[in-house]
Amino acid sequence: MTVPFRVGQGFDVHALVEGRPLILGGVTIPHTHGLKGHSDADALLHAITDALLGAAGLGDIGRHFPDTDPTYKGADSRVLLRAAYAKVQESGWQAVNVDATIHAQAPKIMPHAPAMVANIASDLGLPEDCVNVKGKTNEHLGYLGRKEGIAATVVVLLAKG
Ligand SMILES: Nc1ccn([C@@H]2O[C@H](COP(=O)(O)O)[C@@H](O)[C@H]2O)c(=O)n1
Ligand SMILES: C[C@@]1(CO)OP(=O)(O)OP(=O)(O)OC[C@H]1O
Repeated sequence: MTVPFRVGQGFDVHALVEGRPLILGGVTIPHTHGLKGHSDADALLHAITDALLGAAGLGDIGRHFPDTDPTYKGADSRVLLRAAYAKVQESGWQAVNVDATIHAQAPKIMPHAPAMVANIASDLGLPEDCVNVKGKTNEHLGYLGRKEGIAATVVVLLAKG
């Protein structure tokens, strides 16, 4: 049976360190710490990329953009997102909507959410009302609550064609 819809979920987390910019959803957010990674460490865009690839049955971000490949050192995760989505589209799927949560004890996410939504909608060719970004603290619990990192969780829906 051919089903015309697919759901995908994504998760990513990166450590917060001094001396790095904090980039989420392609937006540079003023903060004391930034995210550590091989690329620009944009946990939100990585989780979206994984959700899209997962829904299409195309594996994960590390399979397509290995963190052992110097090509991706310092990479702009918007470039990776667009490249991954091109592969998803080539396999016959289109994104319908994206819903994301950034898990960050600090800083406040919501003031920056509209700019993130604009970037993601542009990269996926979606209307902005089909992309949603939310912020949550971790109520001071665990590694996220201690501000040791920032995580993102995402669900996407794909439609055939
Ligand atoms: N990093 C964050 C965390 C939260 N928000 C906003 O605050 C609301 C309440 O968060 P709780 O974790 O206390 O439930 C949340 O709904 C967001 O609107 C934020 O902007 N940035
Ligand atoms: C994006 C890639 C590639 O530069 O590296 P990181 O920035 O470390 O991010 P991660 O979410 O750990 O995994 C995907 C990697 O392959």
